[in-house]
Amino acid sequence: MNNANPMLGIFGGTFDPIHYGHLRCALHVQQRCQLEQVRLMPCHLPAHRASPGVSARQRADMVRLAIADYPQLALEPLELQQHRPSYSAVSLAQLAVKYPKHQLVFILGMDAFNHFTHWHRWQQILQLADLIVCQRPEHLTLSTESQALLLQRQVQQAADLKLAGKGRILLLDNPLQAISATELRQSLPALTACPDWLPPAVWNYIRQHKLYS
Ligand SMILES: Nc1ncnc2c1ncn2[C@@H]1O[C@H](COP(=O)(O)OP(=O)(O)OP(=O)(O)O)[C@@H](O)[C@H]1O
Ligand SMILES: O=C(O)c1ccc[n+]([C@@H]2O[C@H](COP(=O)([O-])O)[C@@H](O)[C@H]2O)c1
Repeated sequence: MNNANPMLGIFGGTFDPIHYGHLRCALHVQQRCQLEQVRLMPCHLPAHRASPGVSARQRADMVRLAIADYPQLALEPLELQQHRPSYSAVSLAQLAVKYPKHQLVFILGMDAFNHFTHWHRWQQILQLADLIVCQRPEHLTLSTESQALLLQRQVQQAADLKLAGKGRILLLDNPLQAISATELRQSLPALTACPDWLPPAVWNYIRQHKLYS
């Protein structure tokens, strides 16, 4: 049985800052999997790492600037508006209420997926959404837990996500991009021109607000 609801991608991240690794993944997944839209959802208080030095509002501003030319992408402000740790299971339950006519698909990179079975209420996430996992250089080896999960739930192509039942996982053979926010944060203080990894509008915002200096 096919799920007739349009698919809505939710791409959660710290986006500290957003870079072309994120942007190209979002665009690739949207087109390849025929998602109605991909909504980029910056976390406010990450549940799993130290709070970023740059505020959630500024990280969201940079996401808005990065996606401005792409109507198929949008900012999802849900986690920004909440003063609680950003647990994806809780957010997806709220998004299911906010978007009742959509099939939710959570997008994540392979590094994040390799820790997925340690996330807060991860089984609940699979009752609420499908997963699309983007490959990422230096993170191409699957953990034992993620291999086990794929054995139970992997589908081979995007069209299979339309089959009834949530919690399917698509491991995408997307173009690899060796871009990381950690490396960007380390190199930004020494840079005097926009690096290849950043949309120029994001670079201008960083300079204007003296971020990562
Ligand atoms: N270059 C990339 N290729 C594929 N997925 C990526 C890439 N960069 C980030 N992602 C994915 O995007 C999501 C948000 O990532 P995040 O905002 O933490 O960026 P990051 O570059 O991993 O940052 P950091 O180095 O601070 O961890 C995660 O699911 C991550 O796996
Ligand atoms: O809910 C959790 O327990 C959980 C643990 C780790 C990461 N996440 C989410 O995964 C997304 C990517 O995280 P990150 O650290 O790579 O930016 C982001 O939306 C996080 O909120 C969620």
